[in-house]
Amino acid sequence: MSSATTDNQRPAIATVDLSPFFASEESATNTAQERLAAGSALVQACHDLGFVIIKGHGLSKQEIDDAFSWTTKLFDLPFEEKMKAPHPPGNMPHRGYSGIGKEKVYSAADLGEQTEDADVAQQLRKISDFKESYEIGSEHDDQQQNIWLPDDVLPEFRRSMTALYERLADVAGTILVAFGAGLGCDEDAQVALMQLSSRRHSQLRLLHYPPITKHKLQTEMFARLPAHTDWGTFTILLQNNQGGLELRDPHSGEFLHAAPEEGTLVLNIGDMLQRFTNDYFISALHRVSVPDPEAVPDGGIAARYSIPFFLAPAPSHVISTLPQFVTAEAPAKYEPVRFDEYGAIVSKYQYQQNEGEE
Ligand SMILES: O=C(O)CCC(=O)C(=O)O
Ligand SMILES: [Fe+2]
Repeated sequence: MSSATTDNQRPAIATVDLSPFFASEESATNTAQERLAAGSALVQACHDLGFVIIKGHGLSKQEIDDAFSWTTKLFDLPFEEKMKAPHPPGNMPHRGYSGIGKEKVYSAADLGEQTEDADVAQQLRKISDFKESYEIGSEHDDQQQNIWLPDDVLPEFRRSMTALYERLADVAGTILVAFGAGLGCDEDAQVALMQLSSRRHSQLRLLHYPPITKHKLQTEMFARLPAHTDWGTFTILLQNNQGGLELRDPHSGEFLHAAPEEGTLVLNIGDMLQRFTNDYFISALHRVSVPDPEAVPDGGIAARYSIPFFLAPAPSHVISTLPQFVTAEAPAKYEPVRFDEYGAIVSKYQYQQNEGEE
């Protein structure tokens, strides 16, 4: 498994402290200068790698602990209970519970005698993700309705997750303000930037990657989450102390480990912000890897829990590149695109891939 390195002057993932944007009014000792410095560091990190570790994001330890405690309680439920809020077939609405890749875990023997790399790669693509997830949107979303468990299955879950959605939407909104400061947006650019965020159309996901024994790792094929980009504006993610999240350094092509750091968020740029900035920001390819079995302790690998929040524009919003990023040296790379049309193409492709696995 690759890990973050600082060799060859390539930075490991930068940590940026955004507290100048989150400090409460009364205690605000921060100056415009401090905001500018923090916003600029954020912008630089998203230019370098498209990934950044955020501290000073305003979420308390208690809030983060509570979010994971609900996530654990949810996935600890028996499968039949979780299936009382099933994700419907297809990708709309993208809400509710999806089980572990229908246990479509392929054993090494399934790969047969094939030795050609291409054949093996083809087979590996058939390995489904060993994870379960629960998708949540805004209660005010006019296009997709939430799918909740009956309240007696997990009392207070709905209320807590609705509050978490709203809280993370606040945090993401403030981070967008920090981007505006760092990019030096004029009034028009600021308006366009803020339109990349729709409080009603973003998405919260709870994720559980179950533990895997060393023996299973040695004898079967597992994937946790294959490499992909996120297609919204940006994603902020909480992760427990079990690593595995990796992003591809676009300069070296190597995957770097986004090692968990208590109390921090991981932020990654999505395709919309990449288009908005004409590739000045990178929508980095990322994945959750399974380590080499031989490097795993006898106890196997522990469960990973993560909580991404995908900030997104309204479905009908048309995303155009900001003029300040189009120059003679950097001609426009992207046509304006409607967010729901873009999403339909990307998610259809993902869905077909899944169907192909059946
Ligand atoms: O579990 C993780 O850390 C990654 C999740 C992710 O990339 C996604 O859900 O898009
Ligand atoms: Fe992702």
